[in-house]
Amino acid sequence: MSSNTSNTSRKRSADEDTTTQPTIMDAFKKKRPNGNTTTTTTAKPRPQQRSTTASSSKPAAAPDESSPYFSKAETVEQSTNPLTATGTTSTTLQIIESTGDIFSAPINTLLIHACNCQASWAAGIAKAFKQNCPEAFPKYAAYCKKWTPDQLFGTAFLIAPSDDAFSAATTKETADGDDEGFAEADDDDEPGDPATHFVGCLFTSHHYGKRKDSPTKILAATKPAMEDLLRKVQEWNESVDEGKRIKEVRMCKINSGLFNVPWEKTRQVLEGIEVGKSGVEVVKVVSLEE
Ligand SMILES: Nc1ncnc2c1ncn2[C@@H]1O[C@H](COP(=O)(O)OP(=O)(O)OC[C@H]2O[C@H](OP(=O)(O)O)[C@H](O)[C@@H]2O)[C@@H](O)[C@H]1O
Repeated sequence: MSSNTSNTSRKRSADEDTTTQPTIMDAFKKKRPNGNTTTTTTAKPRPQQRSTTASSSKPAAAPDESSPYFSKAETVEQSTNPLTATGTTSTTLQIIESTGDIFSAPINTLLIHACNCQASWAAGIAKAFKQNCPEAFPKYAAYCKKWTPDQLFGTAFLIAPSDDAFSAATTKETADGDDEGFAEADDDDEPGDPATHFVGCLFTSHHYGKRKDSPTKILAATKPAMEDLLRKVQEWNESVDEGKRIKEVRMCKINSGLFNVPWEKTRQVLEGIEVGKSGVEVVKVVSLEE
């Protein structure tokens, strides 16, 4: 039986929680969308800290031994989980490269790309995200407008599929005769409807085009932005039922196109990121055939 048919746990959408309106107190706390404080001054109120970030008062959850999303390097079974597919004991992110269409991913896959902080997806793969994940762009644009570029820079935004997309996917799985339902989506590699993909926006440059940040600044923002996204993935997966969890993570060769940063430099940064409690050990980097 599909586990999402009896969803009684707290429901929320990733973008909903992360776009909480700032309060007057936040202006004093100078919070950023990643929950950290900043020393820069701005007239715009700072974002509210999320209650479930690692830096919150909530005690850090111990790894759930029964969950396939947390590291259990000693077990063999986890090698079937795309989040932990290599079965090694590395505590930092593993990058696995392949060629293909990033949007041709199974349902419940998180697709990551690098973004400017100006609410623009006008070119490069961002334009393809706008076309393939039409529900995501307005959420990204609205989110950008709530914060200043300085606040967004070095943070991430996680956009979840709509409840309608989840429902439609569940219905389709059932109609296709998949008794395991949506929750077992990670067991096959069938492409899911792009509406069922999560979108991860890494704010690695303030601007685009000629005003884009230098490679040094973009690389400096990439690590905290990815760490912020991993925290948000963890929070999401801990707060929803099995059927809505992120089960695989894919990205393009972020920063390497219009942002003009050599891919190997970005890859090096990503490979230095601690997996932590996010459960995400493997990121599949999918690029178009040469
Ligand atoms: N359709 C497609 N399918 C698959 N892979 C595709 C693709 N199109 C390009 N790639 C590859 O994807 C990687 C990243 O290359 P990109 O140039 O996209 O991104 P970037 O991270 O360097 O820079 C971000 C800024 O580009 C955007 O456009 P705007 O300024 O907003 O208009 C953002 O919003 C930012 O500002 C490179 O390997 C490209 O070969």
